[in-house]
Amino acid sequence: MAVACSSSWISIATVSTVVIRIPQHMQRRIENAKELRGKKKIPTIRAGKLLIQSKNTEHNQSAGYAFGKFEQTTLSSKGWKHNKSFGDYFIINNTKSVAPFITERQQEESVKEGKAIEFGQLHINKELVQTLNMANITHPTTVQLQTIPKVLKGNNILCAAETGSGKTLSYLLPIVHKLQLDKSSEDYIENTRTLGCLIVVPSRELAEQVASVSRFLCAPFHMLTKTVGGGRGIGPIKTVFRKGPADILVATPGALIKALRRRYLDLSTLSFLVVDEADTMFDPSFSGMLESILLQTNIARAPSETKGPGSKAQLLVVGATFPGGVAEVLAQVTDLGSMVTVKSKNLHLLMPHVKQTFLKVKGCDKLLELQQVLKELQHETRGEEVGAGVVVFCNKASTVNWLGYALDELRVKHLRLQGEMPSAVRTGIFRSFQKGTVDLLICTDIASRGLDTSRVRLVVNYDCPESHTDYIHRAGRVGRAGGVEEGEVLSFVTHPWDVELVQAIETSARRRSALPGMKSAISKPKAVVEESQE
Ligand SMILES: Nc1ncnc2c1ncn2[C@@H]1O[C@H](COP(=O)(O)OP(=O)(O)OP(=O)(O)O)[C@@H](O)[C@H]1O
Repeated sequence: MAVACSSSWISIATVSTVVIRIPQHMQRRIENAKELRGKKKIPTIRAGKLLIQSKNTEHNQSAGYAFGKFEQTTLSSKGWKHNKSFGDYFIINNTKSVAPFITERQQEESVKEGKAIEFGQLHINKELVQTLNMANITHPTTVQLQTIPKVLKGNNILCAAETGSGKTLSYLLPIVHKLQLDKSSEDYIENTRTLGCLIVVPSRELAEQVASVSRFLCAPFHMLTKTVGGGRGIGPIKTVFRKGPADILVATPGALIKALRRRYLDLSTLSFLVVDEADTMFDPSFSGMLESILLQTNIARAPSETKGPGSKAQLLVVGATFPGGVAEVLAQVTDLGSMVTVKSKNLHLLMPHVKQTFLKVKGCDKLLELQQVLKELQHETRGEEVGAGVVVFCNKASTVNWLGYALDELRVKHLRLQGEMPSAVRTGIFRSFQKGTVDLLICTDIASRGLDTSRVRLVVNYDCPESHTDYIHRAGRVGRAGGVEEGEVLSFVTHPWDVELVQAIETSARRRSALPGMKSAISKPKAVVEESQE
């Protein structure tokens, strides 16, 4: 091989070609390196649908290809810490049209053929089943199939299943069933209502939501559901308890602790204690209060202790993500070995039925992008009565306010929900969004936990979430059981510190593995683990 070199300052007449000779062994090394580089380029495209669709088509990946555990992945978001990457994007396409928590037997064909399991087959009170049917809920989801029989048996339960999979009914149905059984038993003394079930949730909005499901289920049995939430001083809390106990109380931890300190209620009569949205409840901001609530409850150590005179409470811990430390707190109040774990196969995986787009965009362009997306969605859903709901998540209350003012200027109708709002203003906002009075909700993560957003078609992460857990919960506001189909998530990626999270999400999508750092700590105790069958 010869390399010719010329310099302009040498006059043409005097030019003699300079020849550089490369030794043969070096030539061989260059050839080898080229060959190796070619081999490392993994063919990730096959016939069929794309799983990852990237601006740079070289990074596309077919749905039929999955990276191995130790195989190095090529990432579309690899260079996203660099300023040059603005405008870049990649899409994780949905590979399924039906959510994995809708059992095969629940799907249309099975229903038509009469093969689908119905709620009636789970030995639940007939009136309860009829009430559900009135709401067009006829066939249990996977988590309901797994959990209901175990709660009926009297087990303490850790229930870990994806967002929107119907966890609320999976604990409320058997609880209402058992409470109404107690009320109809011979031992029951009329007009002696005692608190039978306490459900602890992290926000007032969620308390209202769970309570409304409970009221709906309890209606045929004349059972009373009450809620108690904080933010409005002790007066409203006192009022809740003044007229005597409810059968089911849904409470936020702060308000509940205040009520317990003033002895407005007694947890010794409880038959059920439910901790919903476990990841937030075991978070340091709530865990102290939760520990105190758990310690004041007589929790059963075996199903036999939940029956007969002097019976103790069944403990149900429910969530879509589980942080570390759950086992340590629970070990103080119950025998972890006696807890049954219902764990969904898809726990901590990205939702395969929801399209998720990541766009690298400058901070100053985010508003324009959002406006564009809203316009497109409005155009697509024109004339449709449902499915135009959009939730936009920001990381801070101040961003929610700023974005709200900007949208006001653009005459875009919306609602705002953030934790720093005075409670009087906050009341009813989420419900009016749920009802469809307004289609756009701008909020912080307080709306990402547990709130049922069945009419939402699009979630926008205006700010990239700060953790994988937040991403899973935010994205989980679409693709819910009984909700709008073809839900989508759009995330704006702006800062270099957002990129690591995006790369982790992209890697787990390409590998089809759980998000890193989210291995559920619930497997630590010697619990009976039963993976749901799908
Ligand atoms: N068997 C069912 N068939 C149809 N729809 C259902 C069924 N079970 C629950 N749903 C509906 O699914 C939606 C989501 O249920 P739910 O809020 O209980 O989910 P979740 O698992 O608690 O979600 P998250 O993790 O976000 O709290 C609700 O609108 C509920 O009415």
